[in-house]
Amino acid sequence: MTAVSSTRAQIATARSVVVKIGSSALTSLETGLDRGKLDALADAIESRMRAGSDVVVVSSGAVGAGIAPLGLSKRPRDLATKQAAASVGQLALAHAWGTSFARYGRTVGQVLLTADDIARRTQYRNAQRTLDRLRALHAVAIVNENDTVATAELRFGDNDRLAAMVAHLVSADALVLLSDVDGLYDGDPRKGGATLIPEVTSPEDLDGVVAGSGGALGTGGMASKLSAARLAADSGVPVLLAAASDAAEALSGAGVGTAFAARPARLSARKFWVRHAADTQGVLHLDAGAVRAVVDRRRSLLPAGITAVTGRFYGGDVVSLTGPDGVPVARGVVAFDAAELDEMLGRSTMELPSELQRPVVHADDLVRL
Ligand SMILES: Nc1ncnc2c1ncn2[C@@H]1O[C@H](COP(=O)(O)OP(=O)(O)O)[C@@H](O)[C@H]1O
Ligand SMILES: N[C@@H](CCC(=O)OP(=O)(O)O)C(=O)O
Repeated sequence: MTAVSSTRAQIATARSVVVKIGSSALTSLETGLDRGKLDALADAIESRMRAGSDVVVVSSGAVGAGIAPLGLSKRPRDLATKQAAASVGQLALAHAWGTSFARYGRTVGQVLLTADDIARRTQYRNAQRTLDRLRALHAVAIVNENDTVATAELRFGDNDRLAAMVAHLVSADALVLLSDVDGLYDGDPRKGGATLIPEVTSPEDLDGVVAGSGGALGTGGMASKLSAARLAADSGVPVLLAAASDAAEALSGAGVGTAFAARPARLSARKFWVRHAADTQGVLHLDAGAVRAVVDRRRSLLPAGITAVTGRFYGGDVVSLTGPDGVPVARGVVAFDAAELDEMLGRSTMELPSELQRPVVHADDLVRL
């Protein structure tokens, strides 16, 4: 089997799939939510579920669905109007998904997340439990960013990134991004002369590719899809980027669009969280020997190699590890409070009282950057 077909085969047979649907595939400026398109997507998702897969839906479209009912003529630019449109549109969106899946006797549950929710371990675990229980109860989770309370500073940025995060949250085996474009082109297809890239197996496949902005309703355009696809694929989840109008084929044979091959070694959900989702609460400054131990030899971090500590953090928080030049080299879950570490810096483990004789960051909780 070639690399090309093996990625598509992995996506076609994935046991657990996150399907992200962009605003442009569900809504239009003039008429709002397109129920016909939404029904066709629900048909494709239901048939994948009947074939034995678990599916979590990340649905954009709240802002898009709120524009027409509020009498607005274009996608709002200011935060307050966007949030007002999202509050109107999210209600319509969730209701439409509920009605559409009810045709199959399938129940849906709405899950609205902010970036802050998944930056904190307890909330991350809560979201994980909710999604897991919905799956166990055979309901479809319809996830979106909680736009009405997300502030400019605390946003996922776009739902492509949210979908990549959710794929890890639910330990999905594949991520399918459905949009109004049928895949990744080497340039903006609206400008003409662009060629479809069927497969991305290495960073070189992206040399010279220009990922442009989106349509009137989309948020991040192709640039955000590309960065989310790479985020997921680099941490072990294969990705298919396809047109929502091809959803039936995308979710059965995965024979359309652009497939992104996953790096073979999958990052665990915990390490993914440490690396991409968690907020860091402080910094551990390492000497050159400690950098070598942690980065090259993949060892746990011991107090002897720490020269200074900044920030107020507690055991269990995520901290950044920097080298002597101040450049971050890793992130990890620290085992001690900042105040405890102050007393331990530079001391060999054997000199410390027995209750402090453990790594400051265990290798299992450490992610190299
Ligand atoms: N290199 C590219 N390949 C494919 N599409 C591109 C590219 N550059 C820009 N685009 C545009 O990105 C759009 C999709 O992004 P966006 O509107 O944000 O979609 P969504 O609402 O699905 O998130 C497409 O309609 C396409 O015109
Ligand atoms: N949360 C927003 C969508 C944000 C977003 O990323 O949109 P899109 O680029 O269409 O996937 C909404 O529901 O309108």
